Amino acid sequence: MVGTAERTASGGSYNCGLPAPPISERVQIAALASDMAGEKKVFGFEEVASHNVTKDCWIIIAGKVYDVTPFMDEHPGGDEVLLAVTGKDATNDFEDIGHSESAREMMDKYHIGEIDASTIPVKRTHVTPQQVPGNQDKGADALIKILQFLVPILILGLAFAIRQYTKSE
Ligand code: HEM
Repeated sequence: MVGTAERTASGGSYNCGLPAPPISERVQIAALASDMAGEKKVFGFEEVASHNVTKDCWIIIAGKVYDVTPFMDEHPGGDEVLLAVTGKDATNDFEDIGHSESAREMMDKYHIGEIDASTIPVKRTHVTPQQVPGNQDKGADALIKILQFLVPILILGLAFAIRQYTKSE
């Protein structure tokens, strides 16, 4: 799905008789047009996440949706990193790099809308499975305690027996 302005631009129906501009320019025109109209689209997370290939790549940074497709080849950090952050909130990844001011200014070109925050899946936190107190564990514990007590006694007994045996000889 694309924004209204983008739909018009990417539809190929340029009725002025001129050939359509390259896709990167079309995205910029679309972004500009929707900016001017003051209407940025609100996208659902699933929709944004579905644009996850080199030729169609959308990312989410700080609640905003960026179509970085025309930027894939130009990104100094490479296209793999951009692809790797599709389908998630890339804010931390973006900030961790420490992008420059000029990088941040560049972002406006690719801004196509906002993300509907309520559609972002909640982060799953790892919950350590509760240990169910089972009889098996209790039994193992008891056996270890018994062995801890018995083994030294057995060793002592054995030593004593050997001593008695060698003495009597
Ligand atoms: C629209 C979004 C983005 C734009 C416009 C952008 C732009 C840039 C620019 C201009 C640079 C050169 C260094 C600088 O000026 O800071 C850069 C480097 C880099 N970017 Fe991005 N970037 C974007 C998103 C991301 C994301 C989401 C990641 C994910 C981790 C990322 C990872 C990197 C990496 C690894 C470098 C190389 C840093 C280095 O070699 O020092 N970028 N980016």
